[in-house]
Amino acid sequence: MTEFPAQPLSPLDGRYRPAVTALGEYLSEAGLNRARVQVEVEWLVYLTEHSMFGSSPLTPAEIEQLRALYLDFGQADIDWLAEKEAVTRHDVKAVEYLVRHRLSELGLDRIAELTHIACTSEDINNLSYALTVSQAVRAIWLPKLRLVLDSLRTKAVDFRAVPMLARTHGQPATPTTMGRELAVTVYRLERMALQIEANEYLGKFSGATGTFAAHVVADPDADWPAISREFVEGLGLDWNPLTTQIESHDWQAELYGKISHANRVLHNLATDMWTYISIGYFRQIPVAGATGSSTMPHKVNPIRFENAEANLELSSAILDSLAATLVTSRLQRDLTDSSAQRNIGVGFGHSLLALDNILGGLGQIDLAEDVLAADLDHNWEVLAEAIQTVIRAEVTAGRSSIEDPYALLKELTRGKRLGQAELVEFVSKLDIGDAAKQRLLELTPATYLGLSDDLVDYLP
Ligand SMILES: O=C(O)C[C@H](Nc1ncnc2c1ncn2[C@@H]1O[C@H](COP(=O)(O)O)[C@@H](O)[C@H]1O)C(=O)O
Repeated sequence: MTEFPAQPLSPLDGRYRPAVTALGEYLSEAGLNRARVQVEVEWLVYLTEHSMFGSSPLTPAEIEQLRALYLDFGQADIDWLAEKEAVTRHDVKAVEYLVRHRLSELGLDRIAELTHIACTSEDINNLSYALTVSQAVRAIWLPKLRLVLDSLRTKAVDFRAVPMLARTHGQPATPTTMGRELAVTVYRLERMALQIEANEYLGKFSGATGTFAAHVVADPDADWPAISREFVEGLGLDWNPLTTQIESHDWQAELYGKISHANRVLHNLATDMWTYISIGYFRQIPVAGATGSSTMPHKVNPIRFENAEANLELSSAILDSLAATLVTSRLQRDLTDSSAQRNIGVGFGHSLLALDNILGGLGQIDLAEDVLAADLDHNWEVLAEAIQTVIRAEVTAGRSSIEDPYALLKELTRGKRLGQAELVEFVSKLDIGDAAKQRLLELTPATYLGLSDDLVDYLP
């Protein structure tokens, strides 16, 4: 028997790879290492620019060559780091050696000892995670969410006036429009997108236990908190002055909580779309050459929305776990956060995959207006609410003396199917003002829509 070839265990690295590849630039181990190199290099640039510890500024050409280490970071560097870590057994130490190696190549050995000076691994790691996660959110996840929102918004506007029976508790209820229902989801997700965009990305840079101890003993005259702040903010991050060895990870808990919340709204969308398809409100556009069931040839299955549902659940499980566990660390640190954070990309990957599938699913459906209209026409009893409310208004205005209008309509409609003829007969006999009666006689389930169409204008 031949040896089975080594395989990726995660479907994100297998069948779904094309949908999530873009995240790898930021949330893979190599992406993290590139960011670590960036932080180490920028710390060297900062120290020399400010002539710290008696150093002198590098020339622009030297800075450019040094920065090329992370700007041109590639497979050779990935391999170099893997080999070095096999020896150091410490991933950040391996990065430090890579930077020192580059300094040596550039003839800059005189500043070699400034590499990683006064830093603990977490000083490099926390800034690297803040950089890579913020980039993944801004460059990959949010733009994909925006594509879903664009597609949903188009449908919300296109279908804003298409009447649809509502189903509270799964039972026929006061009608709405398909567009308005989709607009509810767009409105929710737009708010969340803004909150996710506004998330803070905090960084600490204060040494082994967050006290600047090594810094102060090496240079007692420097204003280390100010230097730390300038360095962290220079990377485009928010400075955290008060931490243990590790950045406290509250920004991560906040961000993952928001993404997980958005996942759940998207999950609600996926299951509602599945249900609308199941009751015939949306027709699926068959994909040429594709098969629904392996044995039932007639079928077109809503697999895009089903895939999204599963992956949103997985994403939220991972992101919720990260949000819950990252905010605790025993005493000044334990290494559990380091292990947990290696899965950030998995959490984002399942969500990105789900967004991709929702986008695909939305692109493969047509609204079956005839089915929606027929459903409304089979459920005239939903006008009971309209009738009892109008009678109560008429009683209050002194134009009717009907007692307990609600009970009257309940007697007529509860648990029953009523047709147009029965309702017209009932309304015709009502003791109410002529204008109100006319309004009710003209009402149909398809026109009992309130302000559904207009409400779509509240979309941001
Ligand atoms: O600046 C420091 O390093 C401070 C030091 N703590 C550490 N801080 C950050 N990383 C550390 C720490 N210890 C180990 N490692 C390295 O973490 C890696 C763990 O590997 P894995 O279990 O695969 O996630 C693996 O690469 C480990 O070598 C402390 O003692 O306070």
